[in-house]
Amino acid sequence: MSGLVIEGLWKEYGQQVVLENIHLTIAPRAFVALVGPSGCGKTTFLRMMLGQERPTRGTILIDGVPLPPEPGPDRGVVTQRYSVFPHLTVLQNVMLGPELRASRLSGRVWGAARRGLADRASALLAEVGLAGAEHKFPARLSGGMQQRLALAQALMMRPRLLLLDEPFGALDPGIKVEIHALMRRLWHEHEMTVIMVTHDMREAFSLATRVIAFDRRRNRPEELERYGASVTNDISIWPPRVAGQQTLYDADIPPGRDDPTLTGIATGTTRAAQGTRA
Ligand SMILES: Nc1ncnc2c1ncn2[C@@H]1O[C@H](COP(=O)(O)OP(=O)(O)OP(=O)(O)O)[C@@H](O)[C@H]1O
Repeated sequence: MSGLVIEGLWKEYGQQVVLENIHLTIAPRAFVALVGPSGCGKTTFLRMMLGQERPTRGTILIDGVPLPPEPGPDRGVVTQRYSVFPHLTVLQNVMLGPELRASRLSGRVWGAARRGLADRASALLAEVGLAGAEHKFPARLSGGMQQRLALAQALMMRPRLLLLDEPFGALDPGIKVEIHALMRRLWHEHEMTVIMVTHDMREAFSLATRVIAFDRRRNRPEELERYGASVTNDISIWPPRVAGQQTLYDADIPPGRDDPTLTGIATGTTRAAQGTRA
């Protein structure tokens, strides 16, 4: 479970300013959906939270402590593709993280410790709906099942912060509804804060406690490199969703519903709110 405080965060690549002066306070157990046009820096932001990229300026505090500069087991990640290892079985994929961690300290995991790990991995696989698939290879799983596996793999490390980069972007709409229900349950049941990048507004509004939009305030061609994106919308979902307290309101938005808020965010026409809410 982790609260984040992001202060004066900038990211530049050479002459190109990607993110500009981001200030955010994210409450422990929040589920933040991060939206914005292609190329505005959403993945770059996630990579900084993960420790794969360093900010050019600014600070990121996790539970009041500066974020370690390298990826660690307290932060899990699931991407749209390639989150799982194709040459390992489903069970081996889920056991790999803790095994690698243990092997760095004490050699391979054997005996009772290994059985304990296998039991925990199997329980997690059952939780994500993959009981019975333990000995299959990922290539034999559907796209939805592979993403369930990727979630189990990330959760096995008991992350305080789970970072999702368009994890369900490649899935069919019917499969998405099922995996959204799973994602919602996992968020309720595991003590973690979630930040999810998505292009799907319905997904953002049906899962998140808060939807944050990044965009550039200056978009003329000659300004593209000089100014980065910052927070342009910050919307807390109402009525609030509370981790651990599932309600009827948590049900999925039925496909096809036209909600003016969704199109407003996509086109940047909703009222901008300032960004330090829970
Ligand atoms: N390692 C890098 N070196 C140089 N430029 C980079 C690097 N990583 C990202 N960028 C640039 O930073 C900008 C933001 O990229 P990023 O992938 O974060 O955007 P995004 O909002 O996630 O886009 P999309 O929605 O299309 O995935 C892009 O212009 C990209 O070319």
